[in-house]
Amino acid sequence: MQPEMKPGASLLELQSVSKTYAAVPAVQDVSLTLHSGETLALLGPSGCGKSTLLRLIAGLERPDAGRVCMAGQDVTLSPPERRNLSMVFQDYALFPHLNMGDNVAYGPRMRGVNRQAARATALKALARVGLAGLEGRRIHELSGGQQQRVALARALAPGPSLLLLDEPLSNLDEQLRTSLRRDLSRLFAETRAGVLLVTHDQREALSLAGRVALMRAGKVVQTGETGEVFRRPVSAWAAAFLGERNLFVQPGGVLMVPERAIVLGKGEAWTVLERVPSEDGMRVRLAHPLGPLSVTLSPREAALLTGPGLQAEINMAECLTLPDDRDV
Ligand SMILES: Nc1ncnc2c1ncn2[C@@H]1O[C@H](COP(=O)(O)OP(=O)(O)OP(=O)(O)O)[C@@H](O)[C@H]1O
Repeated sequence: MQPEMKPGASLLELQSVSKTYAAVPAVQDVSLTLHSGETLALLGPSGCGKSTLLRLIAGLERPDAGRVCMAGQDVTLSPPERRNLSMVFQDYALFPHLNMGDNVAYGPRMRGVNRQAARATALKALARVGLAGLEGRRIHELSGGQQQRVALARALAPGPSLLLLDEPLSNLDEQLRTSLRRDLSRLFAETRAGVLLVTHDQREALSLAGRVALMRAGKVVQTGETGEVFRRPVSAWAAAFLGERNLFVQPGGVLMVPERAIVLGKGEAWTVLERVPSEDGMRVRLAHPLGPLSVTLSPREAALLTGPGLQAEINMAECLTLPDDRDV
């Protein structure tokens, strides 16, 4: 029996959840909500508690304190199979002795669906991830990217209301990651399930998630709409983690100068200290009075950089002053 959805209830609600291993407080007082059809990225550095939080939601671990609710029902003590969710593990955790089709049919079979219907469901799920016609393949005959897709198809096949993904693209090379990111984005848009995605990769969060929860040392330090979190980090630590390069310590806090605040071709010319080619053009560092100022140039802007200096002006209205919490 799956829990009935209470009208107006969130798909998932964490209420002050904590989990400590020996002396390590892996998750501390975390509260979060997720709605159907929404994708939330749990973003944070290695060891901050992302996987532990996912395992608490999946029911693979029990919290020391707090509650996990799904569809308005308390599932804190319910086993994983009572939670109507699917999880894709970092290493995919496919069954090596089963072929692709049987891997994907496994979930529906466990739910009591007959063999024929489970097979039909599996074929449909494999088609959704672009693997139609390959169901007879053995797991060891698949590439990393194909294994990732099978794991995804297996998670989708039972039609879960919640999909949990732990670093889904981390074992793949850069090129494959980019193309799979696109596929995931399409799949997430198609599904009515809520998606919770664990990642330490800012680009993954930006391209896949509508909302982000930023974690640090077991705690959620910021949640919000993805663009908003990246535009307005709550602190210098958050800004640095989200990729901001221009953070200058000043008497009242840390001044964040985002790329959008740097106007090229206006004001004084600052000496170029360093030029580093990057995937999106070139990154230069300027000898600015605030400190070394990092600026990303498009290929065209980079081509115009012929002299020893670059004219740049900072639009202070686009800058933020943030509390410095980087050493706490
Ligand atoms: N079973 C366990 N026993 C003891 N300590 C654990 C256990 N699982 C996790 N931890 C510790 O809890 C903290 C959080 O770990 P967790 O794996 O949740 O972090 P993470 O953010 O997912 O990291 P990563 O991105 O590296 O996977 C770490 O300090 C880790 O060493």
